[in-house]
Amino acid sequence: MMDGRRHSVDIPISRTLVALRRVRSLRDPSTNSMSKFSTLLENVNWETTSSHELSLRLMNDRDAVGSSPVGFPGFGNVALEQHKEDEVTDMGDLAAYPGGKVAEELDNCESNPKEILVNQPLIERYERQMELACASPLEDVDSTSEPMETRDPPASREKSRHKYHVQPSSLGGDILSRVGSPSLSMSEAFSSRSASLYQDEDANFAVQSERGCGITCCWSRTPRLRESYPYSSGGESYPLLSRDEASPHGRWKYTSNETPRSLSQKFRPRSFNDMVGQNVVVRSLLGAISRGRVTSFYLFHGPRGTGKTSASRIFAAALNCISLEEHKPCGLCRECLVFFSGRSRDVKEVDPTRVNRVDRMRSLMKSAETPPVSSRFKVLIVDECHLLDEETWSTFLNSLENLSQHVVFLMITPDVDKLPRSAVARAQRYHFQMLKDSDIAVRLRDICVQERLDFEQVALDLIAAKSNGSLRDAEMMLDQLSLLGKRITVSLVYELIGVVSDDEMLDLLDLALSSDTSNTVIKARELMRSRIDPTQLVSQLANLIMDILASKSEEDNSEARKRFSMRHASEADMQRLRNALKILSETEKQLRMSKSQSTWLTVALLQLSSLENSLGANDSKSSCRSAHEKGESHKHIVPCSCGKLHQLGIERDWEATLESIWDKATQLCRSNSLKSFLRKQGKLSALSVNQDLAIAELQFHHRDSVSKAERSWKLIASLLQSILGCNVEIRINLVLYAPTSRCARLRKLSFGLFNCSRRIQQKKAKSSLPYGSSDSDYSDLTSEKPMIKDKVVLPESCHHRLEMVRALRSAEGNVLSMGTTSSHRSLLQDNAAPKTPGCGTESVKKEWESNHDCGFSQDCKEDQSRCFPRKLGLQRRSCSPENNTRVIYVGNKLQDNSLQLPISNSESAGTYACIDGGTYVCGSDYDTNNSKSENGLRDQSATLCWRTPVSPRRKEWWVPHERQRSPLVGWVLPCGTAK
Ligand SMILES: Nc1ncnc2c1ncn2[C@@H]1O[C@H](COP(=O)(O)OP(=O)(O)OP(=O)(O)O)[C@@H](O)[C@H]1O
Ligand SMILES: [Zn+2]
Repeated sequence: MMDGRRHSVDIPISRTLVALRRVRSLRDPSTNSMSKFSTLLENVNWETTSSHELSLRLMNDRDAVGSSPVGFPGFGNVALEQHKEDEVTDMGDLAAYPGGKVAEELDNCESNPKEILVNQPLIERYERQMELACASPLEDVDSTSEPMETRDPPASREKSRHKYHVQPSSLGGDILSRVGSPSLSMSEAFSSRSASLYQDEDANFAVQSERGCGITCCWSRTPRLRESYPYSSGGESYPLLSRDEASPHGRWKYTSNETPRSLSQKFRPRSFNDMVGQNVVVRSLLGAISRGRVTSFYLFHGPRGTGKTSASRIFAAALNCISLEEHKPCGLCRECLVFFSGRSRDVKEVDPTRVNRVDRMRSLMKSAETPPVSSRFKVLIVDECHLLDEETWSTFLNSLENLSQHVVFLMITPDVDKLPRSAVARAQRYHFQMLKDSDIAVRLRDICVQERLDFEQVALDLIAAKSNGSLRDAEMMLDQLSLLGKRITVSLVYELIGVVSDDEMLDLLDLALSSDTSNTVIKARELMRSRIDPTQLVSQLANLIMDILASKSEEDNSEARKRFSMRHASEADMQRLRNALKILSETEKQLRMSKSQSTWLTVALLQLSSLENSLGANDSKSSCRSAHEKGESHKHIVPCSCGKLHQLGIERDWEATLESIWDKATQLCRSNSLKSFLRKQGKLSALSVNQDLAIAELQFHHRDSVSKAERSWKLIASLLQSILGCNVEIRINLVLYAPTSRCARLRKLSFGLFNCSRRIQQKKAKSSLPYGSSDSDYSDLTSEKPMIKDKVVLPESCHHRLEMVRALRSAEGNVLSMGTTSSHRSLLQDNAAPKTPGCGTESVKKEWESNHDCGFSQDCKEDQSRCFPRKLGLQRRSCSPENNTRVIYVGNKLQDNSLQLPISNSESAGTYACIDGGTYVCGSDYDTNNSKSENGLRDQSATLCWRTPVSPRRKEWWVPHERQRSPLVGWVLPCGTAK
């Protein structure tokens, strides 16, 4: 290929580049046009010397080449080689190659070696072509992950590359020529490596390494330059830097030779001085360089957008910077120039997905051993290194020991926990912390000033506060806002980034905490309708609460915050806020799975107040603790806001008070038998009182007692209602005593069996007297109490999930979660005992129906161990015509007209809802999809409804080995009957 027909034209390429880049950097930043500088450009001349050196000269005296207009040291000459044998075809192809025109014209100019005028249209055209061709500079992380294939040059480019070779000038001291030379050691160093690592790119690479660095490539990053980096994400061509004399810190002025795509690209730090908020890291890295204590393996980790990638590049440049200045990288020395123009052969960015194979990593390590082309260090940057497999890591670590002194690996990850411990242990770790809001705000301000954006400082503060310590996030927000072309104001920020102002959030929280149900709902809806999605609202609310909890005493709170703090200043309020955080965190999880997010969010907001008391405020904390110590988990009383319970003095001695309430309530019972039953067998074990609702937990020690109590639940609720003066929800629990396996001590087993609200309406109550109560019993107790809708009204038959959803929606609140247990169906089927008498066959089913207690009571003669409902700890609701309930099955499904599975596959089976702290399982006993198979059972079907006293943790329900201690132990009265 290299024959005698090759012509070489030596040009002082460095000057050429400098001048051209300078021209490019002189774009008007606001218009990105170079019109302002056209005159200057017109004065740019290419010259050839008698020895065929081609040089570029600015005709303006001040900028004459000899005086190195931008202050770069004079670099040597580079030979521009031209393969004449390719000339004809190449010329034809050049037009298709970005930048080809320039090359073409340069080529033409060669025929007139006296002077080449580089005119503005030519440069502009070239630039436009280059911008299209090099759409994404390496500066951006995104571009680094761009697959190599996408950067492959078109065929026409391939040809054009044959056209020019830059060779070192004969002057030994010409530093740039050494670096820029294509056919220097660089090609030898990397071609073989490339072949092993990127087999599919072998051909390209082999050719490229022959080709060297053409002049077009040197002007700006051309695709070819990128491709010639076997590991690099591309030839990121940092713009040349020039000192910003005006800057007090002597920062590097951005002099990009291309249009950055975003503010974060444009303002990517180019020197350690530009790094924001990572002072410790920066000082330590600089110290390592100045003391010459550079190790071979660095690990940069920390949250995203905090400067890891930028710092790694700066560090790489600093490692090789040959300036004597203390502050590195200087941006001026040969190495810096080469690096920042993207032509460094010794600093490479490795795509972790490409080397994520043992053999490739081995090749990489082997090739790393070859000495650097021109620099002191060969630096390999592996961003997102957590993508490497364990084996790849071990290959890396094995070779690490033997690496020579000149190799430095910079690994970057946002998640250090994903790396093997052995790797982390052997690295010099640098943690990039989240940036402070104030640092971010200052940087944003800088950017606004430089970009001449009109802004409110508070708006920038707000952006900083909403960016989670990530400067990139902040810059991106600013970027978006700047596109609006308006003054950047707080309201614009709120609007654009979909957050609600703190003031509004505080309003919402205030309403929610004050149990102002309707206004809470209205406010939440208003916010969600207009601006914010529920998940965002939840997280914003949680953040706000955390702020309130954290900065209670801080002075810089806003007025609204202060007002809020004044209203909610007590320790009980703080406790309530902490509880609110818990609820919100649960809600967030729930929202991720839910389609009706706004509904669940509203429900959660309502919980903030309704749960506040049941979770226990400060007053009852100690009593709670002692109750826990006694093994009685749910004893707490929170004084009612209306003060009634205060009158009873229950906060003093809650146990005595509970007794007293129970005593007074039972006193009111006119039926002596019921009175004595309740007094002897029952106990009020816990009481939580909210503003208008008391939740009373009753405790019985025998199943029969529970059944009896359930039958009288309305009456009991009424009794308590009269004493407490508010609506009452009762929960009937079965507390058994069972010996523990390890010692003979009695252990309490507590099962929640019954849960239903009682809101009394006098007239109606009279017409539907509770079982076992007399008219007079009841009438005494139902005075003027307001009628409130039952909290949860389930239809008698929840055949469809939809029905259930509807029913739950109509409930006033406290629905925490809902879903289907579809994922457990197979498990259920596998573990079901279809042939088990009692729940397996049609005939037994009939028998079962006819016997109220068959299957699940203590007297059950069936093989209980195989009975699936029993295994689950479920109890069948017995048929009791008196209170209009019907037989309930465990989601039986008819398949082929026979009852095969205790738990059905039908949609309704396994539908659950978590209501007010308990979980309900609902299902139906026939196949909704198969009307034929109903076999008359439709009429007999009823809502299945079980409750577990805990919130839904499906595993706990269904996983076999946990089933034995499943908390799903009881059934509840279908609330639909609670009319
Ligand atoms: N500490 C910082 N100082 C200055 N600019 C920063 C800093 N951190 C982030 N930036 C800005 O954010 C952009 C992205 O930064 P960079 O890629 O270095 O972050 P990163 O931590 O590597 O993020 P990721 O983990 O997502 O790759 C930069 O272009 C820069 O504009
Ligand atoms: Zn330097």
